[in-house]
Amino acid sequence: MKPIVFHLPGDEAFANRLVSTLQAEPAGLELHRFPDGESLVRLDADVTGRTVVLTCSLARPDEKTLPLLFAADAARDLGAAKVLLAAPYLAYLRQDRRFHAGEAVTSRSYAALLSTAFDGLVTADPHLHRYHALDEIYRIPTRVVHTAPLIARWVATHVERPLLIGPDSESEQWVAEVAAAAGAPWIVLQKIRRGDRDVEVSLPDVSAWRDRQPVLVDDIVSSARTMIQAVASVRRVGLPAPVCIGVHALFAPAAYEELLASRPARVLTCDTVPHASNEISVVEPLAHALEELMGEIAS
Ligand SMILES: O=P(O)(O)OC[C@H]1O[C@H](OP(=O)(O)OP(=O)(O)O)[C@H](O)[C@@H]1O
Repeated sequence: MKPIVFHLPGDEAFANRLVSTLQAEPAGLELHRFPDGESLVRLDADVTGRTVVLTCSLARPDEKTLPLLFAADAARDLGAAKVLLAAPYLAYLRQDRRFHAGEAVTSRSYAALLSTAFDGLVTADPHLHRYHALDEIYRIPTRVVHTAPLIARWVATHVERPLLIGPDSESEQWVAEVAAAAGAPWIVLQKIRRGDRDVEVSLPDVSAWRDRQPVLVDDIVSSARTMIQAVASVRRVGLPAPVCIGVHALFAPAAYEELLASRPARVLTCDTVPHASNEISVVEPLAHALEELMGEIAS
């Protein structure tokens, strides 16, 4: 039987494309906010014995997670056979250790919370820095979509003589994968973060790449300080204005406008978080990952 796909408000476009790729059954999820700030979730379909997929991009997770957990619990309570989460952006992975005494390791707490509510999870390029795989913290089956081949295809078809640039050493493996698939050279910058909005990056010697079009690639663009500083460094050494590609368009208030004001050649992102800059779609590989996961869970 086809899965039933529900989505949280804001994720209509992604959910519609997921439904048509999966040839699944769409259904309504009503979210009501009471005057006291509490929320009520209502599933507008008979889920008895069915596989339910809840679609939710988890940018701004604090306001979405509780309704999401309520919806998952309601689906189970109403007799769903399995309840899966399709979260093209998965939140709370950056706090992957206790950076200061007394801090919560929210990556672990959040994974524990979602693992109790869902039978499985699919996502795209989770921010795995000090973890190597989601199963280090998630106790449910997971599938990960890699955007590198999609980004490489975009670069190969839109940019002549590209030079792929990662903004920090952490991005090396990933930028190298995009570059290899696009048949282009790559370098990484050195980044020092001093605060949420205080970032400094420095460039290696780029004299060999003066005839190339720089393409900055990063997974998360949040305050956009990393991208803005990288654009400035690239321009400072006399390279052409770079194309900026981000996977997850988190964009804090004003960050997108500030990034555009730094005069990059252009800015584009994947559709893991709905945003005006979305240009590369992860829907197809995410739908395939979901099909694989459903097969694994059913067997
Ligand atoms: O748009 P911004 O606010 O600059 O954030 C984006 C950066 O943050 C993330 O890195 P991470 O948090 O793992 O490392 P960092 O703290 O060293 O940047 C991500 O990989 C980007 O490089």
